[in-house]
Order: sequence, then structure tokens, then C-alpha cells
Amino acid sequence: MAAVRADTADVVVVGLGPGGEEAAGRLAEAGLDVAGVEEGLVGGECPYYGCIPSKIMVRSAGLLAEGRRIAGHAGTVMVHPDWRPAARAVRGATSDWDDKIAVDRLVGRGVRFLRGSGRLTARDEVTVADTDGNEIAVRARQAIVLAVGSEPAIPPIPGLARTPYWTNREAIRAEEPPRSLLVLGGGSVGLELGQAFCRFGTPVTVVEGMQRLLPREEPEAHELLLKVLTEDGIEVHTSARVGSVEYRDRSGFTAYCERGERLAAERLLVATGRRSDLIRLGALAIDVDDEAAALPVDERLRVAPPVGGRPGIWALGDVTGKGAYTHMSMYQADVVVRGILGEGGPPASYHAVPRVTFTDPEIGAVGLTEWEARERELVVRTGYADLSASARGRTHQIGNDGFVKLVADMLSGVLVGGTTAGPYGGEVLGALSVAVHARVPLTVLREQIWAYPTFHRAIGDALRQIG
Ligand SMILES: Cc1cc2nc3c(=O)[nH]c(=O)nc-3n(C[C@H](O)[C@H](O)[C@H](O)COP(=O)(O)OP(=O)(O)OC[C@H]3O[C@@H](n4cnc5c(N)ncnc54)[C@H](O)[C@@H]3O)c2cc1C
Ligand SMILES: NC(=O)c1ccc[n+]([C@@H]2O[C@H](COP(=O)([O-])OP(=O)(O)OC[C@H]3O[C@@H](n4cnc5c(N)ncnc54)[C@H](O)[C@@H]3O)[C@@H](O)[C@H]2O)c1
Repeated sequence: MAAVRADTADVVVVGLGPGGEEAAGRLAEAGLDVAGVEEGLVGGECPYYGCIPSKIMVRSAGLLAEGRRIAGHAGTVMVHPDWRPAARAVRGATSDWDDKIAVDRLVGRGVRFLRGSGRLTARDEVTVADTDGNEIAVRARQAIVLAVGSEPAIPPIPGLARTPYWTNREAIRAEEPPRSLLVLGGGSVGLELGQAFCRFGTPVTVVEGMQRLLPREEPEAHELLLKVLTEDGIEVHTSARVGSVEYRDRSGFTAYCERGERLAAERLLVATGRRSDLIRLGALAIDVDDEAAALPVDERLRVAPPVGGRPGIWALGDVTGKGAYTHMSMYQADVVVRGILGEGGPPASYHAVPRVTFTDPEIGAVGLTEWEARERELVVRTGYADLSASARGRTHQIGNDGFVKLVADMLSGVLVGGTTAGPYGGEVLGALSVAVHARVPLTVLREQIWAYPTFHRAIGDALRQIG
């Protein structure tokens, strides 16, 4: 067995996804000796298997959909989908899943890069094992940052584990669209990728266990998506539990639902959420329950503060369970960096977390849903505006489905949440995000002039309903 080498650093960052890379780079630029540990690709899920390649696929699919909308509005056009340019663009954006550019960028910022799997082996120590079995035990003088992200959570459905199912990773690397696709999970991954493949000609079936698609968002978002996805040709099953899964080389996958449906497809995409592996991380070494769903953090993202000369332990990104988004990981990285450098500044605040599901129409949302606001016993009033009935909706014509829904707390007189669904729904969200984040008083918002005829003008229409 190879000997364990010993090393020290001011800061050890474990996991170099969007947040870990940002934190490591900034701390090194501030003059600290930073060891950055990554077992996969520097940059993490987002640039190689998540946000970026999936949005390239969504954009290519969106072009096809727009092309098909020309008929009856602006002439005639023959649309022949071709997956190859989309796959080529994905390969280009990911450098064919090679992180050399990212590693060079990181090292250029002054980070000492260690390729390997990091495991907590003491309160102040991370042991890094490379694929050859070599180990380095790195003792942190000042801080350890845990930024290990998440991986797909695979439900324990009988038969599933033995099959060659896809997760987002295989779907993103697809060299051709499947002949047919069964999607398990009607969340962001399942709906974005399902709709994209559908528009390239794949018959798609979505199976969602809860009553609604995007169950954490407003019910109106589900209603809208159910309508447009069904119009796209996607078969949607909600409140559907898959009891078992079978796979045969010739016929592909068959999923047997508990209420009797038998669903067959060439490919099965499992998109049922994410999990973080705290056992593999060695969380017990820092007295954290390694069966927990996330690392417990305080408002400064500390798992354990620095005490008695021992380094502080910080966490950021998906592993904190505060919202699995790249912007969350980057936001938390800023709080962590300020904490380690002793710069002060505001703690983390989650009252205005924005999120966008990049279906067509896009579902943007920020802050609380109506249900969440009522659960908190706020004095809730809501406003709703239908985009297709707005001036911009009427000029936009086909593809104008969408709505704006606002959630106000009348006691504090501010918006506490909202949803902007529709064409460019994620962009329209910007205005609402500012209002919820900055707690702009309703009295001030009501005086705002909303440009005519824009989609965001529907925010003004919905505000009038709140009164
Ligand atoms: C298909 C898909 C689409 C998405 N689209 C969007 C989107 O449009 N917008 C958005 O905001 N978010 C999106 N997300 C979510 C986003 O990708 C994640 O929230 C984000 O990547 C999380 O960043 P992170 O820094 O927490 O960690 P990750 O990106 O998960 O990176 C963690 C890194 O740590 C490494 N690691 C793990 N354990 C160890 C260890 N023990 N030792 C060493 N290294 C380790 C991993 O290899 C990985 O590189 C999408 C996700 C998916 C799957
Ligand atoms: N545009 C974006 O920002 C974006 C895009 C993709 C992913 N993400 C992030 O990645 C995370 C993971 O995405 P995801 O879509 O895998 O997870 P998700 O949690 O958003 O959705 C998973 C869905 O699967 C359902 N489900 C769970 N178990 C099931 C089962 N056995 N049978 C049927 N349905 C089941 C859940 O009810 C849920 O609706 C998201 O939560 C999000 O934070 C973000």
C-alpha cells in the first residue's frame, strides 16, 4: 500500500463545482495558500452535465419549435430536426468533457490543485486519494470548505438498479435522440430535457409521483405546463408511482405503475432529485450525522466555527440543502470567502431565492409561493395576470401562454414571492426578484410605470388585483 504523504495549507476546498472553484480562486487571490481538491471535472455539474449543456439543448429545441410556429403567421417552412449540431455544440461547450482550461484558470489564480477524492479524516484534516491509490493528508491551518455538490438520487424501485437507465449525465452526452423516452420525475431536469428531446422527434412520457409537475411551484405553473407539454405531444402521468422496472435488450424499458399503467420506451431518464453523500465525505469526523440530507450550516455557512486554534469548517452549494442552483452556490461562496477573510458583511439570506425552469414557456419564480406564505401565517393577498390576454401576449400571438402571479404580505406591505411564466419568463423574473429582495413597498411598486407592450407589464396588472 502506498504511504500517506502529509501536507498543510491555509485552506482546503473539497469539491470544485461553481461555488468551490469561486471560493478557492478568491481565497488564493487574497494571498492564502489554498489546496483545491476535485475528483471529477473542475467546474462541477453545471458546465459539463447541468445548466450549460442542457440550456444548449433547450435552445436548439426552442429554435425547432419557433420554426414550426411560422406556419400560419409568417409563411411556410419545412423543419427537419437534426440532433448532430446540438450534440456538437454541447461537446464544444464542455471541451468534450475535458477540464484542462478550467484547471489552468484555477492554477492561474494561485490555487494548488489536487486531483482526487477528499475525505475528512480529522477535525482539521482532509485526506485526498487519487485513482492510483496514492494518498495525501492535508492539514488545514485556517479553514476547510466543503463544496461537494450533489449526485442524482435514484429511487429504490424494484428492478431499476439493474437496468442501464440514464441520469442527466447520459442524457447530456446523447449522440442521437432516443427512439422513445420515459422520464421519471416531473421536476426541472425531467421537463427541460424531456421537452427538448420531444422537439427533436422523440415520443416522451413523463411520470411524476406528486399531483403536480414542478410540485414545489405554484399550482398555476403545473396547469400551464400540463397544457403546453401535452400540446407538444408529451404524455404526462401525475400522482403515478412506478412499482417496478424491467429492461430487455430488444424492447428497452418497461415501467409498471402501481395503478396499472404499463409504460414502455427505448430509454429511461431518472430525474427524481439529488442527494449528497456525507458518508463518503467522512462527515462523522466533524461530528455531523452522515445520514443527514445536507450539511447543517449557520447563517454564515459555518458547519463549525474556528475554535481554540482549530480551523473553521464552512460548506456551500447543493450540499447545504438551501436550493440546488448554480447561483445559490456562487452566492454562498461569497459569504464563505468573506467569512474566512474576516471581512464581515451581511449573512446569507434566503427570502428572495430566484429559480427558473427553462421549459417553453419558462417558469420563473422568486421567494415564497402562495401556499408557503399561508403556511407562515402571513396576511396573504395574491394578484394574477394572464399573459395571453395582455397587449404583448396578443401581439406575440402563438406561443404566448403564461402568467404572472404575485404573493403579497399585507402586514408588511411588500411582495414576498411571485411567478413569471411565459416567453422569457426567466428574464421577466428580474423585476420581481428586485422587488422581493429589496422589500420594495407595494405603495412604491404601484407608482411604477411599466413599458407598453412588454411581458413584464403584466406585473403591473397583477399588482392592481392586490389593491
Ligand atoms: C441537468 C441539470 C441542469 C441544471 N440547470 C441549472 C440551471 O439552469 N441553473 C441553475 O442555477 N442550476 C442548474 N442546475 C443545478 C446546478 O448544476 C447545481 O446546483 C450546481 O452545479 C451546484 O454547484 P455546487 O458548487 O454545489 O457543486 P457541483 O456542481 O455539484 O460540484 C461539486 C464538485 O465536487 C466534486 N466532489 C464531490 N465529492 C468530492 C470529494 N469527496 N472529493 C473531491 N471532489 C468531490 C464533484 O466531482 C463535483 O465536481 C442543473 C443541474 C442539472 C443536473
Ligand atoms: N433550470 C434550473 O435551475 C435547473 C434545471 C435542472 C435542475 N436544477 C436543479 O437540480 C435539482 C435536481 O433536479 P430534478 O429535476 O432531478 O429534481 P427536482 O427535485 O426538481 O424534481 C424531481 C421530481 O421527481 C419527483 N419524484 C421523486 N421521486 C419520484 C418517483 N419515484 N417517481 C416519480 N416521480 C418522482 C418529485 O416529486 C419531483 O417533482 C433541482 O431541484 C434544481 O435545484 C435546476
